[in-house]
Amino acid sequence: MRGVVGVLALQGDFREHKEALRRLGVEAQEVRKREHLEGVKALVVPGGESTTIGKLAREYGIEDEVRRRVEEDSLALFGTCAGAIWLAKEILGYPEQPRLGVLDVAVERNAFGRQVESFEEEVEIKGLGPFRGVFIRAPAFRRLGEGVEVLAELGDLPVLVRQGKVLASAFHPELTPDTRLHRLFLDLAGL
Ligand SMILES: NC(=O)CC[C@H](N)C(=O)O
Repeated sequence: MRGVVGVLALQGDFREHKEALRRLGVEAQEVRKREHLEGVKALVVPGGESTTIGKLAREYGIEDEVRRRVEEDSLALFGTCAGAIWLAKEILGYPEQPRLGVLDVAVERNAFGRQVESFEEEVEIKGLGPFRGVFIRAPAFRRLGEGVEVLAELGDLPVLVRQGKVLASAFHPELTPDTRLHRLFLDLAGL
């Protein structure tokens, strides 16, 4: 499988996602410009800094194109951490932050406290079982729209959600050797 899966490579830990996909036999296309989306059916948006990712995606015309492709149902998305924030309809406290707005949730950035830089906690993923969740200044999903399914929670906060072919996690599966969540995403995308 080559070129069909893309990883948004503007900022953040896109290399780790490429590596996770490689372990599944997928050679992912780095998406740095709008043209790189051609032929891509599934796009992973990495963790990093959501303001930077959002600004660059807007500047390079990627935001519009990804939104259009998701709306015409020809592109599946998987956002992790900052990537998940970029997908959200609403970012609490940051109304001006550039975002895609295709996932009907409000996200809270740094939801586990600014003091908590990072922690690991096992989460139970619906259909997959226990999974090591690596949380780094992680967001949480608040106010979920009707079409949004919760696939994992930490305490009472949703940390993995799905809406159609859009998957979003507050934690970083790409920072573990476990590729099950990437596999689940490819299944969701029909790949
Ligand atoms: N690990 C991450 O991706 C952190 C996300 C970061 N806190 C943000 O709001 O952009």
